[in-house]
This record gives sequence, structure tokens and C-alpha cells, in this order.
Amino acid sequence: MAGQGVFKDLLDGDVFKYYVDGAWTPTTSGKSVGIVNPSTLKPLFKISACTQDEVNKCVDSCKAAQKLWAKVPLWKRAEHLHKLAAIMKDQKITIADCLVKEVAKCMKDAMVEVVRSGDLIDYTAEEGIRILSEGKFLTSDPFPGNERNKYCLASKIPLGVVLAIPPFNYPVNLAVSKIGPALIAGNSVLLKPPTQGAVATLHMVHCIHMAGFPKGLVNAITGKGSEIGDYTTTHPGINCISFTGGDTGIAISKKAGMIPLQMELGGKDTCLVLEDADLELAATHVVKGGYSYSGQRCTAVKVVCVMESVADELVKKINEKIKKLTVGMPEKDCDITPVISETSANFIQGLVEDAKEKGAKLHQEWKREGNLIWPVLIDKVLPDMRIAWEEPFGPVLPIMRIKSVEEGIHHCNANNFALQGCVFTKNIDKAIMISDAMESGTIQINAAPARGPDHFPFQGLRDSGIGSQGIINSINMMCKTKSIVINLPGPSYSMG
Ligand SMILES: NC(=O)C1=CN([C@@H]2O[C@H](COP(=O)(O)OP(=O)(O)OC[C@H]3O[C@@H](n4cnc5c(N)ncnc54)[C@H](OP(=O)(O)O)[C@@H]3O)[C@@H](O)[C@H]2O)C=CC1
Ligand SMILES: O=C(O)[C@H](O)COP(=O)(O)O
Repeated sequence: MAGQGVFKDLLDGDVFKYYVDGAWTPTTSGKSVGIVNPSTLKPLFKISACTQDEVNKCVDSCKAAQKLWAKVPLWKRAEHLHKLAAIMKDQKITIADCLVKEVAKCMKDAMVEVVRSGDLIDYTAEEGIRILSEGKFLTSDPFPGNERNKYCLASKIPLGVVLAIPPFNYPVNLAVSKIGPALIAGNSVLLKPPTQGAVATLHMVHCIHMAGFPKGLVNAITGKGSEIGDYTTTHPGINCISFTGGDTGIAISKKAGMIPLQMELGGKDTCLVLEDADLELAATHVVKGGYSYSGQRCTAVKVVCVMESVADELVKKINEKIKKLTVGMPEKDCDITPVISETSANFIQGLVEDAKEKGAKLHQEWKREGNLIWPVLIDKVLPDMRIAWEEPFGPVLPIMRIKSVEEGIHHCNANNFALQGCVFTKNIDKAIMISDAMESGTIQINAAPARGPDHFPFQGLRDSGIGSQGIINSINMMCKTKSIVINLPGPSYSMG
């Protein structure tokens, strides 16, 4: 149960405290932000509405802790991370239960999120000790006009305080995918959890507390992003922002100062199905990719461009699979669960109505109860329909029938989003050439888009992001290079 047992210190009455300097602390604002259960639409939890002074306090605490943490040997940093991973896995049921209630993720997927997060931390610790223990040794003589009288030792050093802002759909996993790399690289972290998903994330923060990390190394501030977000992201004490979410990330990057940014934003992942594709395989991946977690994944298949000649057969196979999806509450482990909010459900409905009015064909009857939306396949979508371009973040999937592969590639490249995409064909030469032509961060051949395994690079182009994630890239991104140049009194060449 949330806020019970080993997690009892998180609560001040019925309000979850924020975490600063190694202690769960009530806000001085006297205000809280309510979290509504997306399934029941009833109030669920309350989190602290932190003040700007409390943000300052967290940043100061992060600054002080980072100075000491940077002097902790790598093996010890890794040891702490392994301990954290083990504690999180021990506490997986409680954390997953929060996810079920707060973000309506089905129990099975919520457990996967927590365990995957533990594995991600373990891998980060292992990878980090290798990446960070290696630097570069350069000599001056390759550059014209130089003798070998300078040795350059380049190493990776921490950035300082990393601000981590995850979204609601993977609040725990996308928090640790920022925290793990930041900590192993010697940084401290100020975490601002998404409001919806904050309680699950704060339980993960308590695992950090139980793992015995130094006080102040990770602080967590809570409150509405729209209220404390700008103050926090433009705070002069922040040395890096790692953000995952929607267009908010574009606004943040415009305001941020001269600090490294890692932005993973929205996606409109195109699935291109060719005439020679294995249609059974394509249909399986379209349904898994389009409807899992009710389509609320940045990497969800968000538009299918299928060659006209095989469209009817593909649609038939997709519809057969949609029929088998269970629809209901996350506690029952249903495939389709309520979407995150009423606003989101209304937005999704608006996209479907727009497509219907403009002549698209819905293969299933539109059905909605509260935030629960039954899965819909929208066929014969044309470029003048909003759903051809916009990201629904819901269980509704548009099909565009195309006359040529070029038309599908063009649709993929004309979108502002460019996170992932996929192509289904049995011809590997074609698959590679099409993957090259699709201008997105990652193209999957014969499988739906996906972020994992978590050590793979993960990046969006255009409005889908800046920089690249994945364990290895995140560790490298959360460091800067420091060089020490040894100037010898004269040229020195080692003899064989
Ligand atoms: N590329 C990727 O890896 C992913 C992208 N996404 C994208 O995220 C979107 C859905 O997630 P959602 O959580 O709704 O996204 P939002 O952009 O609304 O929110 C993301 C995070 O930003 C915070 N936030 C809001 N306003 C500000 C602000 N002014 N300054 C700083 N932080 C702020 C939110 O806090 P609060 O909740 O308090 O408002 C939340 O923690 C979709 O577009 C989806 O595609 C999602 C997951 C992965
Ligand atoms: O937040 C998201 O949607 C993810 O980054 C996608 O992760 P997944 O591909 O593992 O679901």
C-alpha cells in the first residue's frame, strides 16, 4: 500500500512530502496538488505543492552533495546503484501498485516497469565503471609543425546538478534512466516527477534513501510543472536538463541557458507495410505497437501506411487481433485501460470525430466510458485529417492506404515528429534503403518501434528531441571532458 510500512515516512497526514537533504519534508506552502485515479475519476493521492524557496533548498543541497560525491570512487558509486536496484526489485509490488492506481497501467506492465528499472540501474553501474574509467591519451606530434613535447590526458568529469523530469507514462523507468547515468558519472540529481505518477516515483526515491546514498545527492521536488517548472528549469544552479515529455520540452529548450539538454519528446511513429510483407507478423506488431498501454507510449505505432494491394488483408488481420484485446480496469490486467485524464480522452475523441467527419472509416464502434476508450482502427485516413499528423496517445490507430513506397516515406518525413518508425518487408535490401530514407531517430525492420533494450541508443529527430538516450549515451552525455596537458621540456619519443 502507498505510504505504508517502510514507506510510512513519505506521508504527512494524507499529503506526500517532498524529499530534501535525505529527509522527507512537509512543504511550507500549506498547499497540495491532487492526483485523480484515471480509472475511477476519484481523488487518489495528494502531493506537496512546493515553493520556489523549496526548489532553491533542493538545488543548494544537490550542489553540496555533488562536490563530495564526485570524490567517491567509481566502484563505490556502482555498489550503491546495485543496492538500489535490489531494493527496488524487493519493493516492486508496492511501487507497481501505485502505478496501477495513478497511471492506470495494468499490473503486469507495472511490474515489468519496476523490474526493468532495476535492471537498467544494474546495467548502468556495470557500463559506467568501464566508460568512466577510460579517457584519452594524445600526443602533440600528429598535428603539423609539432614535436612530441605535449601529452594530453582527457578524462570525463561530472556536469554538476542534473535536473530530471520524466513523464506520466513511465514515471519510474524514465526517472531512473536519468538518475542512474547521472549518479554513476558523479552528478547529483534534482528530480521533478510528473504529477500523475508522482507517488510511484516518490516510492522509488525512498528506495534511493534506503540504499544509503549520501544526503542531498538526490532531491525530489513536487508540484505542478506549469507552476514550478519554469522556475526550476531556468534555475542558475542547474547544470543539465534531462526531460521526457511532450511539447513542453520545446519550450524548455528555448528558455534553458548554456547547459547540456537531453530532450525526448513526442512521436508519430510510421509503420510502413510493403506488398511482400509477412502480413501476419505485421498485424501482430501493429496491434502490440499501437495499442499496448492503450497507445500511451511515445514509441507506439501511430500511423500505418500500407500498400493499397495488401491493405484489405492487413486490416482484416489487425481487426481479428483487436477483437481479442481485453478492455477494462488495470487491476484486472486488461490490455486496454483508461487513458491518463479526461482532457486526454476528450482530445482523442476530437481526433476520431474529425477523421469520421472527413470520411474515414471506423472498423469498430466508438465507445467510451469515462477515460476508458475501446480500441479503434481508423481506415482510409487522408492527409487532411488531423489524425494523420497528430499524436493521439490513446488506443486509436489510423491506416493510410498508399500507392507507392515513396508516398509512405514522404508521409513519415513530412511530420514534425521523428522518433521511430518501422518497415515490414521480406526484402532486406529494400528494408535497409527504406530505413535510410525514413528520417527518424530509429527504424525497426520487421518489428514495432520500441525504446529497449535500454542500452540501445534512443533519440528523436526534429521536434522529437535533442540528443540521444540509452544507457551508454546517457552516461556520456552527463559528463564533460577535462584535459590536462603535460608540457615536456623537449620532444620525447619512446624507443622500441
Ligand atoms: N520520446 C520519449 O521518450 C517520450 C515522449 N513522451 C511524450 O510525452 C507526452 C506525454 O507525457 P506528459 O507527461 O503528458 O508530457 P508533459 O510534457 O505534459 O509532461 C512531462 C513532464 O514535464 C513536466 N512539466 C510540465 N510543464 C512543465 C514546465 N513548464 N517546466 C518543466 N516541467 C514541466 C510535467 O509535470 P506535471 O505532470 O506536473 O505537469 C511532467 O513531469 C507525449 O507527447 C509523449 O509522446 C512520453 C514518454 C516518452
Ligand atoms: O515513454 C515511452 O513511451 C517510452 O520511452 C517508450 O518505451 P517503450 O518503447 O519501452 O515502451
